[in-house]
Amino acid sequence: MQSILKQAQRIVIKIGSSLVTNQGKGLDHVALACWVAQIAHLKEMGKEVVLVSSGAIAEGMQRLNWEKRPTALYELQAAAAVGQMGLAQAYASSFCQHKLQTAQVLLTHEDLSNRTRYLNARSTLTTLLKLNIIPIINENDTVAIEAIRFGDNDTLAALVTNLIEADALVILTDQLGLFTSDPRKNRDAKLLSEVSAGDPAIEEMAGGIGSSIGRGGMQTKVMAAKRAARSGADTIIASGHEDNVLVRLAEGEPIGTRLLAKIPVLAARKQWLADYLQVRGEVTLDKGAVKALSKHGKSLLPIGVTKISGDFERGEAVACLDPTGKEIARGLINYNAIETQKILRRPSSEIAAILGYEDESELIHRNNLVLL
Ligand SMILES: Nc1ncnc2c1ncn2[C@@H]1O[C@H](COP(=O)(O)OP(=O)(O)O)[C@@H](O)[C@H]1O
Ligand SMILES: N[C@@H](CCC(=O)OP(=O)(O)O)C(=O)O
Repeated sequence: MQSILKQAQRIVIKIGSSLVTNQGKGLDHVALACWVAQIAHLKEMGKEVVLVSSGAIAEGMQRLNWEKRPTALYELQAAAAVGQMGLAQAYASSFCQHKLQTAQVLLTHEDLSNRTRYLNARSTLTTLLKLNIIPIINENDTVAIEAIRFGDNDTLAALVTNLIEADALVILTDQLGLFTSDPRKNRDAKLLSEVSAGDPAIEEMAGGIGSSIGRGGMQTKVMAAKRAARSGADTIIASGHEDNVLVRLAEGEPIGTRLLAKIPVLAARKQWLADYLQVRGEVTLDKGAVKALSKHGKSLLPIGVTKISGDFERGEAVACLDPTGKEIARGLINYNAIETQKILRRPSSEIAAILGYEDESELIHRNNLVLL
């Protein structure tokens, strides 16, 4: 049996609407403080945590004195805009009790499929983690309606897991985990302790694809686990009401359902890079850079690049050629073609002076690079 959270270093935790709200009315501040205390404990254990939390609409409805959840999308969006203030505030003050700082990050699915925004979101989040800050993420409901319509922050949490190459995704909800069928409807439903993420049988148990969805339910959680597995992350679905659930999971206790990925994080990412990315340009490396990449597993720095071709954007894939023109690697480049042309053969310490800003000191980070 695997103790996913004990081994995991970087963790995405998703807290669903079903948990964070006080019977649909505003936020459950007491429950929220419990999860915050547990996350503070995980931080003390040396883990990096990103929190994806729902609850903006529920809090917004309370602030607006709306008794009934509106059906019009624009009203839900307005409620989310009002409530997000309270949600961010509640987390900020609760984490402050543990001397931890928070950051609000609002994302849409499109932000994470657009290459440039993807890299921007990635560097923001990894920088926040380096600064020891807890990012609190929610869907940007003002511009996106997927989460509101489907009640689904699970997908967003999985996309964030892929984005920051987290080792594990924890989805806290109002059930003990994934059951063989919906326990609200079937009293004989059995809790599953360990399954393989992406197993079609579990998609069936969660309601099957195409079933009518008012709320995300388990189906979006199972699909989120499948998506998280693509970047090698294991998923745990567990009850947020379980006493000290996050700390006990991190201590290795088997709680809830484990949905296992088959491949390690880095291997999964490299597979994805090699298989799916269309190459938009080429960078030619000098001998030293070829050696740094292929022998020492280093990142590519601008100083090792002698020429470029193609019109690529930040975040697109480029081929890395050796001095004879043979492709030795490919990866996601941190600067567009015009910028790369300006900084090639130059030390990274000069990037800011040349461009007027510095996105990253590497041209291609080794995690975004696959050797051929
Ligand atoms: N196989 C299943 N196992 C557990 N819960 C299920 C299953 N199929 C459907 N569900 C339903 O999914 C609900 C949790 O989803 P949801 O209400 O969207 O939670 P959240 O707000 O935490 O995302 C449960 O309360 C349960 O009724
Ligand atoms: N983003 C919205 C709704 C998202 C949502 O309900 O998702 P989920 O917690 O997966 O059911 C909010 O904060 O209210």
